[in-house]
Amino acid sequence: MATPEEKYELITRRLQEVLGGDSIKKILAEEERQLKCYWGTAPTGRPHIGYFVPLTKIADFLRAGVKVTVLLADIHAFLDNMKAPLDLVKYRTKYYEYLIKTTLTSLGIPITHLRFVEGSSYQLTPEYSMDNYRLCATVTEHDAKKAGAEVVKQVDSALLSGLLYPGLQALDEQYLDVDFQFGGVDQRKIFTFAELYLPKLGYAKRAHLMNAMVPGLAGGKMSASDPNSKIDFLDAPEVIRKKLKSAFCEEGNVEGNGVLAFLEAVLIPISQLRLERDAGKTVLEVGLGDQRPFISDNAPPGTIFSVERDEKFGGSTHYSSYEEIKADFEAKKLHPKDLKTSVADGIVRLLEPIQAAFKENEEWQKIAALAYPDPNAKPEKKKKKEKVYHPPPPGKGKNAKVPAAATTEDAAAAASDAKAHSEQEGAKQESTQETTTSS
Ligand SMILES: N[C@@H](Cc1ccc(O)cc1)C(=O)O
Repeated sequence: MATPEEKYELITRRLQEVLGGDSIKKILAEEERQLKCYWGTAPTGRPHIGYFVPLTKIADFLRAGVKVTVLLADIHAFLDNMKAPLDLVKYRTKYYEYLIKTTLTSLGIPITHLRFVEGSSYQLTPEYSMDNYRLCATVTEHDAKKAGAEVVKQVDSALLSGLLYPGLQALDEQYLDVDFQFGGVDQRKIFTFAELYLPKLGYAKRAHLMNAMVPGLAGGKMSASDPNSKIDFLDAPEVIRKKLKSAFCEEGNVEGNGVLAFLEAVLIPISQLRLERDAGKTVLEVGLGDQRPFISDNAPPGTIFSVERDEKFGGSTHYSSYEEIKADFEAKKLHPKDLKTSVADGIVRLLEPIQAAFKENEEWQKIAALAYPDPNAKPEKKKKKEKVYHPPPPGKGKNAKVPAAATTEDAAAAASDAKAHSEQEGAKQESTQETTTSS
């Protein structure tokens, strides 16, 4: 059995930041009860392989005996500028659930030890709603805006829903009954917001654990708008290899190198989890699969990553730490092409069991099609809009040829009709302008 110190080390290793670590240490030391945490994800776009980072951390938590809840934050996905429209959100939630469960299983992490909760299952209760209103009467607009700045999509005419988002995330800590919340360091402002405001409602302040963000393959942030910078869980092997080929990875340059960053953040930790399992160093019996995807069969013990290379190019190199790989790359002993090939191989092998599960699961495939309808699919043909003809103003169009209006009253009526019409048009134009600038 691991000591409280060992458990704390396992829980916090490889994280970028920990807030409130002492409260975690205290619970571990007292050993009166199990630690409880949650990780939330809003089912918006299709998840990319950066998700391996939180998922491998979840493995650490479970191994340290922490009770883990995964929150599928469906209402948040809608609140964030309707990234998931209401008619799609239930499918996306299901898609995320399939994907997360399959990925964890493929890593050998038993999902029986995890609790999955959908946000809407408790966020619509009277108690939660009332707490939301209490929070709204406590939080300033300024603080709500600031808290969401790195998570909620920032637009010109910001919607009220985006201001509610951080408050609801804070309340989730109370309603999911946890000791700490885990998330990317992009959640930091929401986390500190929760630390400030939960006590004002009479609830406990929670600890917060944050992992670093994985940069995209193009260097910089993994961007949703640049499909080449990130790899989808269901990308075919040839697509993965192509994306890696075009990744930014300059010989000898370890700065802004998305390939090295991915290796460090994902492949190495997964390899390490497997090695630890093999060495019997687990608290919880994590039954990782038997394959060792990034290590050659003939590699010496202790190898964490193999770069396979033809004998004529110097043969394979077997590394026992990320630092060695980085040093070799910097010293130009490891060529970008070899690094890219071995990382691509690693990703392909990592995704193999997940893609196989998708191919076997018709229900999941149906959900995927409903959750992410093809944006290029031709919309059903719309009926032609009937044209509405308005009478031209007096003196214009064919009226011009008609001599003076029969009566002055007629003329006045026609004139005021025309005015009303042109005012309406003006108003319409203004409102379209408004929607274009805000979107
Ligand atoms: N804010 C998280 C999602 C989330 C939503 C609600 C929570 O309680 C926790 C996390 C994200 O950016 O994906």
